[in-house]
Amino acid sequence: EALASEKENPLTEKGELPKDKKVLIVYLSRTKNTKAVAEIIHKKTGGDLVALELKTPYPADYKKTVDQVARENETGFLQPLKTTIDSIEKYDVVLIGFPTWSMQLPPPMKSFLKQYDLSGKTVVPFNTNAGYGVGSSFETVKQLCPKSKVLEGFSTKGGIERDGILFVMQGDKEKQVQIAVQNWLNKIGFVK
Ligand SMILES: Cc1cc2nc3c(=O)[nH]c(=O)nc-3n(C[C@H](O)[C@H](O)[C@H](O)COP(=O)(O)O)c2cc1C
Repeated sequence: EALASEKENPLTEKGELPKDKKVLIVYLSRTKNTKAVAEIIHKKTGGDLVALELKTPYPADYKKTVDQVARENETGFLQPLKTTIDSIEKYDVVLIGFPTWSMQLPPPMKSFLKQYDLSGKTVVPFNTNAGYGVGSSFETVKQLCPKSKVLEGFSTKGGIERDGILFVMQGDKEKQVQIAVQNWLNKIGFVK
């Protein structure tokens, strides 16, 4: 079975990420859980690591942020990004990390995927959430990257800001996520 999936995935032809593949990791993170997962992934894949930021950041207040996100989801309005990626063409693999927001892909990541053309590239989503899962976010990534090869994503429980639980990626949880990330990367072909 491992062999069958290796054949389907061009990245695994040699059982490792070919050295000439250029990797970009773009992540959105408010309370740094997704950032911590991005850093764990980055240690294993290398490449460029970029935080996705808006020109006008969301409010510090959680409730105000939830309300703003709800409005943006309703209207489809996408805030302009502060982050710019220098020549996206040069990357073969783009990993995109984000929290679940209102059971959806957060508007800034929708903005990123609409702004940058990832056609022909391998796209790999990863996520943290408060325990309710990825919602529609991975599906939306596929919809917004119709000409990309979207690989199986990774998701783990992060904080619960609503209940005042912010950063959790430390101690045993951090170790557990390091192992889970390694297993997932092996499964999708990023073996080093
Ligand atoms: C505006 C907003 C909406 C959220 N909506 C959800 C949700 O629908 N489901 C869920 O499981 N977690 C939800 N969360 C919790 C985050 O997904 C979770 O805390 C995540 O780990 C935060 O990642 P970060 O530390 O990288 O910002 C929401 C958080 C925010 C700020």
